[in-house]
Amino acid sequence: MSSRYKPSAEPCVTTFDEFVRLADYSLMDTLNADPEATVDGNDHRPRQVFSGHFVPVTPTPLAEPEYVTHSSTFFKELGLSDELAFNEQFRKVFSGDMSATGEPMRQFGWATGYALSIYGTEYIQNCPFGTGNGYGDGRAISVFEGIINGQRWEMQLKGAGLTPYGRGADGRAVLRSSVREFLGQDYMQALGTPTSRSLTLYVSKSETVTRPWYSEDSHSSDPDILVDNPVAISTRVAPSFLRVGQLELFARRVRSNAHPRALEELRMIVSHLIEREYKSDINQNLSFADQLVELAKQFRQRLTTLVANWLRVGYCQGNFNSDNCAAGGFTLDYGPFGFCENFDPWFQPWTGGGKHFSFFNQPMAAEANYYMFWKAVRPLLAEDAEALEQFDQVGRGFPEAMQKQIQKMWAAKLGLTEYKPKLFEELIQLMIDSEVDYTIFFRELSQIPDDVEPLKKSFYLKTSQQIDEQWQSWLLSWRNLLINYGNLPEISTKMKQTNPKYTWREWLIVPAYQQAMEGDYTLVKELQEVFSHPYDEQSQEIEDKYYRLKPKAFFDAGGVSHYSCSS
Ligand SMILES: Nc1ncnc2c1ncn2[C@@H]1O[C@H](COP(=O)(O)OP(=O)(O)OP(=O)(O)O)[C@@H](O)[C@H]1O
Ligand SMILES: [Mg+2]
Repeated sequence: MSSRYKPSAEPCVTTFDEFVRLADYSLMDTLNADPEATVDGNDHRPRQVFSGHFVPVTPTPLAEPEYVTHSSTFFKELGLSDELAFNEQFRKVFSGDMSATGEPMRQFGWATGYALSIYGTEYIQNCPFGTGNGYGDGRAISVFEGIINGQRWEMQLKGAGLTPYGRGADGRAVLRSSVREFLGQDYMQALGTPTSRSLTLYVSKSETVTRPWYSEDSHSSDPDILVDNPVAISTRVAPSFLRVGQLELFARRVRSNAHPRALEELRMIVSHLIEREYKSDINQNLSFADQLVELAKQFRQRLTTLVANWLRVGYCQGNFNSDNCAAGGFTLDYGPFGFCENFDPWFQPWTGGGKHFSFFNQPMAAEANYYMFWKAVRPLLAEDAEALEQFDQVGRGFPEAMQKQIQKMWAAKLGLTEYKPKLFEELIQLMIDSEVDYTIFFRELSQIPDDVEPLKKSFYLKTSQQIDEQWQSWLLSWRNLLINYGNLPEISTKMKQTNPKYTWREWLIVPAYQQAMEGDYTLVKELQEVFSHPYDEQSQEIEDKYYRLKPKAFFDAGGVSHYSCSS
């Protein structure tokens, strides 16, 4: 997304009325609303939604909302002035009260249904009705679609109260998870990894919900206490929030002949996906079948690049199901995510995520999600054998395309123009043997040292003389390759643009959300600032605080090293 969108230079929207006038629902209106929906969006009880692409629903306003923060960077890109975040009507809308809006913006939002596949296996038990018709946005409600600086954006509140897809939960998000999502999303953008974007964050001064969590110094795997948390609404923004799981829902209905318009609704949602996410990359003059072949290629390209970027920056999504996989190919759902500190290829902060969603397994998880996408779109090609064959071929090529992107990424991390398998495998083994800090290691390596000593700053283990010798010989082979490529200072500069200096360290995030729960947002703002320039050298004070190995006390700490619940 970042590369396709040209940000604005000057803020031009300063009043709420100007903002409202940017609303444009012309694309959403080409889709089908649930025919059983209420006209006023008063639709907050769990129920089955049998057809249609969205359900109009009003958010539930936060009681006594207070401003926590907004993304100044993104406001600037959108051409919104910072004042707007403090505007009374704007604050109302983005804390869930749509009564303040006026035409062309509507006074209700919308939620969408989707299906779930975990690692390529279809699930329906997660729907309380056992049919799949009650699963979807249980607490996310979109409130705005409009064109800003030539780009269509959708704005979605998370934690905005119940929808028909609430499944017996409360529709809320707590401040802890909202701070994490807001900061994580902004940070990913600054890392140059495609992502949904953070807009605003508001908290309730009086409403709380109870969630299982970890007591202080707990080393338990599962939460051991119940905690009252303030509820919050964060707003995220993307060209669309279409997920692979959404396409699957409509394809499942086609397969089971759920209703007479099922195939047409599938066609509509896929063509909507092209319009919303791939318009600039797919020639609209092609036949629909050929557009689908292009869609398969483009999505493959985006998804493989995305996952290669995740590996580059040490990110583990944690729960990369098809319903957490944006069909536009960007990062979505900052729930049980984490960033790898002490290097472990199978790093996984979410206790429910298992090995299959772990750090180095993400390419496999992506392949499973891509397969579900492929399977969902395929029925639309039934009548064009030639296009179907091409479409299938693109699908079969996923593992190879993924591998290419990953190799390109590892080469770039090492300052090489070409992937060297033996060199890479030896490096990974040494990284494991020395238990390196993923970020500090690659950043120190970017200085292109000729000796292992400076790298030791990133080691969690004290290494033996034998390991040190292996490092020396590895460094020698690597440096010889680099010298053949050219100028070391130039390579070093490039490596520093690939290997960030500042990473997400959960033990430095915890104090920020804890402080925020007391009404003090200083640390949230400080993190926003640090995370907005992750590749830059920052002040000595920031370096001393944030460019640090994880302290021993936080290894295996519940809520820091691992978490079972993210909401
Ligand atoms: N507190 C809640 N109330 C209602 N529904 C919820 C709640 N928490 C999660 N859900 C729903 O359960 C499903 C799975 O949850 P998951 O944690 O993947 O999503 P999420 O973090 O809410 O959302 P998203 O994928 O929109 O970022 C989602 O459809 C979500 O809307
Ligand atoms: Mg989700």
